[in-house]
Amino acid sequence: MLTPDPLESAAREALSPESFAYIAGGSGDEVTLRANTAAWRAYALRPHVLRDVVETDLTTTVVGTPLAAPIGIAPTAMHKLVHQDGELATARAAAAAGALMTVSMFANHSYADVAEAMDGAPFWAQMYLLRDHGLTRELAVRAKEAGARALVVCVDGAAVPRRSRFAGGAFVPPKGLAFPNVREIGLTKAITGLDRAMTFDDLTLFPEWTGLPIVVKGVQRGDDAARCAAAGAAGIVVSNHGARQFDGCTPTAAVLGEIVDAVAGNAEVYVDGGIRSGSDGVKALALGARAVFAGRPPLWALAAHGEAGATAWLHDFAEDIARVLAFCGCRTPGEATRDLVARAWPPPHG
Ligand SMILES: Cc1cc2nc3c(=O)[nH]c(=O)nc-3n(C[C@H](O)[C@H](O)[C@H](O)COP(=O)(O)O)c2cc1C
Ligand SMILES: CCCCC(=O)C(=O)O
Repeated sequence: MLTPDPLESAAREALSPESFAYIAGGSGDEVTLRANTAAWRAYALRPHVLRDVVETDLTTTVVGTPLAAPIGIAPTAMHKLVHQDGELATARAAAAAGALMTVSMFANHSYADVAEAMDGAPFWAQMYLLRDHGLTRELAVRAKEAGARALVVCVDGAAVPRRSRFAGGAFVPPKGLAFPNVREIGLTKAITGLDRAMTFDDLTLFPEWTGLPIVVKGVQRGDDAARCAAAGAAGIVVSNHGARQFDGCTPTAAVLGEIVDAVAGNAEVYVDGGIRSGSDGVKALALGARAVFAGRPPLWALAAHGEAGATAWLHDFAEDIARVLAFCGCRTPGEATRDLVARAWPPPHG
C-alpha cells in the first residue's frame, strides 16, 4: 500500500522480526495479500443524504448471539507471540467492546481459560477436522463445555501453505509456547493431522457431536457456500485466510456479493480479509455481510499498546462504522444495502 498502516508500524517496533513476519505475511508472492486490502478500496460508497440518522444502532446478532457492533476478532494463532496475556487479553478486549471473540484451535490458552477471562461474553471456537475424528470430537465437546456459542469449522487447510517470508516456508514458533487445545498431540502433529479427505458430508459431524451451530470458514465461491448452507451451516465466513494459504486466489471483497446471493438467506454470511476501516466495513455490510472480522489489526494493537490498545482499536473500528453508516444515511447495519456500493473511480492506486 502507498501509506503504511501506523498501527502495523508500531507493532513492527514492538515485535521480533520473526513474529512480525509471521503475522504480517502471506503465501507466495503475496499478490492476494495486497489485493485483499486493495479490493475494498476499489469500491466506493454512494451515500444517501437527508435521512434522519439521529437514532443510530449498531447492535446485531450473529447466529442469535447479540453483539454491540457487527464486528469480531478473526481466529488467529498464538497471541502469546505478541503479549504475555495472549488470548486472555484479546478476549477481554472483545468483551469490553461488545465484539465477538473467535478463539483459534492453535491458541496459547484453552477455550475454557479464554471463556473464564470473558466472564460470559460471547465467543466462538475455531477448529479444523483432524484425521483423528475422536480427538476432534473431544476438542469440540471441550469448546461446547467452555461455553462457545458456535464452532467455526475452518475448511481451507487442503494443503500445507508455503509462507514466503520464511526460509523453510513456515514459521517455527519459539520454544515454550503452550497449545492447550491440541495438548494431546501438540502443534506439529495437529497441523500435519488435518483431515484432507473432508467433504461437505463431514460438516454434520460437529453439530452431531455438540448440538452447537457451525460457521464454515474459508469459503470463496457461491456454489460452495450454498452447499455448506444445505449441509446445515448456520453461517459462512467468506475468507481466504488472510491470503496465508495460497497466493493468487480472489480477494474476498470481490466474491462476497456472489456468495451472499448464492446463499440466499439460508445462512448468515460474514467476511474477513483486508478490512481495515469503517468504510471497508460498511462496504462489506452493504454487499450483504452480517458482520465483519479482522485478523491482523487487533494483533497489531495488542502488540503495540497492550490489552487497552486492542480494546481501543475495536471501539474505534465500531465508531468508524457508525460514522460511515450515518454519512450514508443508514441508522443500522441492516439499512446498508447493495446500492450503496459502486466501483471506485478513478481506480485507487495500491
Ligand atoms: C497470525 C495469524 C494467524 C492465523 N491463525 C488462524 C487460525 O489459527 N485459524 C484460522 O481459522 N484462521 C487463522 N488465521 C486467518 C484469520 O482468521 C483471518 O482469516 C485473516 O487474518 C483475515 O485477514 P486480515 O488479517 O487481513 O484481517 C490467521 C491469521 C493470522 C494473521
Ligand atoms: C501455526 C498454526 C497455523 C495458524 C494459521 O492458521 C496461520 O498461521 O494462518
